[in-house]
Amino acid sequence: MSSKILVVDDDTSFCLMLQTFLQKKGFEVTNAFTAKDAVDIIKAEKFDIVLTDIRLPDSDGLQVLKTVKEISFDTQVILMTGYTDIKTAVNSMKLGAYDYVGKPINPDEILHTINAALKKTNIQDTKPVAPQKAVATESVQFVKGISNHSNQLHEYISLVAPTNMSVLIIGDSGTGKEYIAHSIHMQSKRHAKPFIAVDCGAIPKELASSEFFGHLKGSFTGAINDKIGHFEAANGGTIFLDEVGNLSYDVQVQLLRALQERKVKPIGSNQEIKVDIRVIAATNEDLAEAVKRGDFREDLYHRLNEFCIQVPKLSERKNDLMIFANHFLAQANDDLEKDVIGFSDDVTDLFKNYEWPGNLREMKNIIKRSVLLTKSDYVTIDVLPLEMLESPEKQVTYSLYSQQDEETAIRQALEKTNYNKSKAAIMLDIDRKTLYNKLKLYNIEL
Ligand SMILES: Nc1ncnc2c1ncn2[C@@H]1O[C@H](COP(=O)(O)OP(=O)(O)OP(=O)(O)O)[C@@H](O)[C@H]1O
Repeated sequence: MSSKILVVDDDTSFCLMLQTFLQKKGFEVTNAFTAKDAVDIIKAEKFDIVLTDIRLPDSDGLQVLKTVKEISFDTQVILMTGYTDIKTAVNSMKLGAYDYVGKPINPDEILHTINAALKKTNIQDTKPVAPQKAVATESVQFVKGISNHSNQLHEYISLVAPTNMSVLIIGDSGTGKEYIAHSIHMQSKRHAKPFIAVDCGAIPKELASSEFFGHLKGSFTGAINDKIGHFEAANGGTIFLDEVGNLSYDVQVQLLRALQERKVKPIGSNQEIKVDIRVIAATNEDLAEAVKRGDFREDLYHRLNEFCIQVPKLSERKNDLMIFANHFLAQANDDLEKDVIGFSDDVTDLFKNYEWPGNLREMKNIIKRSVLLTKSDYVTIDVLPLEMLESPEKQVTYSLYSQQDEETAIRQALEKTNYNKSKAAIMLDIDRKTLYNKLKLYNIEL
């Protein structure tokens, strides 16, 4: 049976183009042009994938995402976004989005993302319902880095890993918190047992007990099979609670009880199951502040925070930056069966000055997209998203107002952008017309 995809975008011709392309690839595709239409369709029919624009005329893609996750938890949602919305896209991952892809959409890239999302859906469909995301440990390649931040990070990981202490990992989205949690698990005595990652932000409140503790068939409407909860699935191993700050107060109470008593009771069962698990939690918000506000239980906070690891932003790991970039390049080459050798000098410069709001995840996505678009041996600046040139630091470096020698600044910007005037104008923080006038003024011929 072909997989079902709902495409939500107010650009009707784009929707039709994508529909035709995906139908040719064997998918069953439905289009919706507003958030309201999308929600009506989702309520009436189950889809494997929902592909939605972030900006919609009557609402936004995040609203569509929330509705999908409430109605059909295992439907995977992919957001389509311009790079100006990259922060929203990054946040969407916390709400349970599978991934986001940058606009303009590249057909091969979207197809690749859809197929990867479908694999995840298929894994979750296995009966009896298995908890999501039991990571295939052998396939994970952990890059360590060489910066001072990395050295300290890895010292902490190797010190805490062999213990049974609970660890709280704090860091911005995409900084590698789950990777760190996994690395702790792999360096512990529990490494041969399961590592179960639970995205607490993506679990609807009503389903949380069943997700964590499991249920028996028939114990509530919709419980069509026995379900093993995450705690039972992680028995003997490690449970990773991602975005733990998003748990509702009621679920926090249940979780604390399970952690203290080391027993869980599936919904509809009279029998308690003993569990032996280590907990690693992650958050990108200030949990101590949430405790002060009364949004997060203090007793649970202390139970989770026996040891705390702060993960730096990618922009603070300058010495690691190109190590990660080369790692993601090798991964993209493997995935896309390409042989791109490296990055041109101006791309390397740009990477070092860019802010990376989505951290490692953003870097991985941008490099993969660039590898796909690259026709030569090296990734050059013209295959990067234009908006990367707009990063504030870049503007400081190249802005004409901060340069003594305006003519040199213009020449450098032109050189760095391969004489692309639009990109050079963005780099210089002036409009194209002003750039043309200045080219005339300084007699710069292209
Ligand atoms: N040390 C590392 N080595 C190689 N790849 C890494 C490393 N850390 C992170 N990554 C890559 O970066 C991506 C983001 O990492 P991860 O999912 O662990 O971040 P996160 O902080 O848990 O994100 P979120 O807060 O959104 O859940 C991963 O897909 C992984 O491929």
